Amino acid sequence: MEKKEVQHHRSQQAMTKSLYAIGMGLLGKSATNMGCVNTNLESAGKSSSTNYNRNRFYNERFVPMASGTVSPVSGTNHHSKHQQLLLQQAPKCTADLNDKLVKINRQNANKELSTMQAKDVQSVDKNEEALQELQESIPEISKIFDVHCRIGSGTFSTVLLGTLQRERGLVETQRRRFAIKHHNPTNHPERILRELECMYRIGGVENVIGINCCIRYNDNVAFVMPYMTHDRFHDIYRSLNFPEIRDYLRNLLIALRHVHKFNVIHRDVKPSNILYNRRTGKFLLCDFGLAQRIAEDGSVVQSSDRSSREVLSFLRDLENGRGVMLTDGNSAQAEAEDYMARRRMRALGGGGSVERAVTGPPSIQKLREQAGGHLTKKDVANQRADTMRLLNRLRLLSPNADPNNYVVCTNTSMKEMHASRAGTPGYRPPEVLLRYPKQSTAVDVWAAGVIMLSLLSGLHPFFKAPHDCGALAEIINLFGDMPVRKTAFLLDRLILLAEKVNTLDLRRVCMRFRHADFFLAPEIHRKYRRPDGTTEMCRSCEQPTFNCLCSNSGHNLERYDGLDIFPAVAYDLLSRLLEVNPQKRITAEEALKHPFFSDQHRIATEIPLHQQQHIMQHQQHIMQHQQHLRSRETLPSSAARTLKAFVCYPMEMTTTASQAAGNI
Ligand SMILES: Nc1ncnc2c1ncn2[C@@H]1O[C@H](COP(=O)(O)OP(=O)(O)OP(=O)(O)O)[C@@H](O)[C@H]1O
Repeated sequence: MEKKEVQHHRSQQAMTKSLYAIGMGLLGKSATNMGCVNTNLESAGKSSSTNYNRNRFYNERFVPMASGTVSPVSGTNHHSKHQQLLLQQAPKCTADLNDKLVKINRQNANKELSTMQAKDVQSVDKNEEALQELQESIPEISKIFDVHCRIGSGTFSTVLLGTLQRERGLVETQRRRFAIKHHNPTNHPERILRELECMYRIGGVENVIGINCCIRYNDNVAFVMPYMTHDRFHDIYRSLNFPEIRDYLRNLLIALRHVHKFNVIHRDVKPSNILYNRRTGKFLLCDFGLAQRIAEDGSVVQSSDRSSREVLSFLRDLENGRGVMLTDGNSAQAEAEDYMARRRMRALGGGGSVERAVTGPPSIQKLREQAGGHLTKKDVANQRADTMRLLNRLRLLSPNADPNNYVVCTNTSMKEMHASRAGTPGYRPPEVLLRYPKQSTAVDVWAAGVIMLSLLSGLHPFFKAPHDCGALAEIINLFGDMPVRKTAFLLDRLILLAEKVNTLDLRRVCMRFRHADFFLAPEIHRKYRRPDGTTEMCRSCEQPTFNCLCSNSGHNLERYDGLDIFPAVAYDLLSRLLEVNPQKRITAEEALKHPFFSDQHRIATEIPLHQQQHIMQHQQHIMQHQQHLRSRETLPSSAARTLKAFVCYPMEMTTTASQAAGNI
């Protein structure tokens, strides 16, 4: 597209957005304006507006709760009918009211329009700024590449899209595209070297991003990598279907298995460092800025520890590799061909899936019908309160906790607790939060578990504490205090905890968030209501007892059979990835052998999950029995004392066991 055309297109888009905003403004704000006429109208208008805003908030924030119940549109229709009724009741003030409405709506729409325009200008500015900065700091770049726009930016860099000037003659879709990562000049050179080394030595295969070339000019460095069109996790995580989630996790574990073979911890595994294209199914793990190499004794190899000879040899390797550089890069055409090849493979019965999330099997539809029905204002308020209670329970941090002093070292011979904390809040594992210095590749496996938790629960980010003490509290609130205390003990740590916290059942927690509309359906709540109108609550998880989320709950539970789209093995893998004890946590290689990734099992949505779990336990029992016949890596005795060992399932056994258990 010509530059003028692009601008035209952009301004058209802005216009459309603005018009949409005006429309929304007219719908959304009118209720508020009704309020200034008289007291009667005021209270009616207010309650109507509160109701509308509540529904809107409710629908936006907790989509699953509202699906099939109150739609924003129906809320608005109801609302405008209500307005009309009020207008008929007060004919005298109608003219005044209309004038006022029009005026205030115009003001509101103008405000929204100018905010949007300001945002648009801001993003154009940022784009221009990034392009200019790259060209000024590394002039070489503009001799080799046409740099088009900024595609992302993080704390340490700005990433821009570039195409080779020598390919200008090609059709636009055939030109190879590159992501140019311009490091902030304030980045420590060691960090840049470490990232470069990881990408160069490890990357380019097994779902790990590779590097085409590195350009340095004074204190500015840019990496050139193949560009990959990808989807924002935030936009897709709730709508990925089961095969897509399985593919996503399999790809992530393949990447981690590969990285870990080099004794390297990535340390920053999180959705924004994963490039995933839902259409083509392509997957790349990127951003090795925090990666660490682990020595034989488990200590971290600092770049400065390495002899200059080693660094020199790496740089020489890099120099020798020059000839093979710049051969990669995806063109739009290559991506389209990939997509077509994948479609063909699917048509022949192989490969993953790109279909959008299905509404669910008939059993779910039936449950949905049962759960549906009209929600009163009180129902909505109750549902919100229920969800807020659960979120508060998961995020609770005792007011007495001291964020700077919540863990102590029990080994008096060690004076200080020097442990790496590198990583992103919400993805740090217990051993990091417990300041354990000998960290391993298990750090990345935990982060993969947190991603799986978001995918299964439909809640992202799942953990969001602002500091490490809060993050450990969130882990305790989900997994209970005992597993964390035990792990702390094994790692020579003591955590200062005043209260006992029950372990929650991962499957029910995930289902509670993903299928909130069922768990909160008024019909179900009415079914369990006591004669005095109250509902019995579980003291531990603070949910109604029929929705209790505690593991080994003794309450009479509503089972929601046939509702879950994930098989029991999914939660088994989840619990192994999120094993609190790092020495007992599954490795990426072991995880890839887990039955979750075997195509032998079916999603048995028609079969009650407690039965699926029962069958799985039966399968595990048979496999554990067989386990004696096989040798496997022994866990440190301290870990083995408290936790069960993970069993790798051979394929043929899974089939035999499932046949024995009724072919699930
Ligand atoms: N090869 C690529 N193809 C397409 N987009 C990319 C590529 N590499 C990076 N990006 C985009 O740029 C963003 C920032 O990249 P990256 O995570 O490497 O930078 P960072 O400064 O280390 O970020 P952070 O501070 O979040 O860790 C990514 O989230 C992604 O959206």
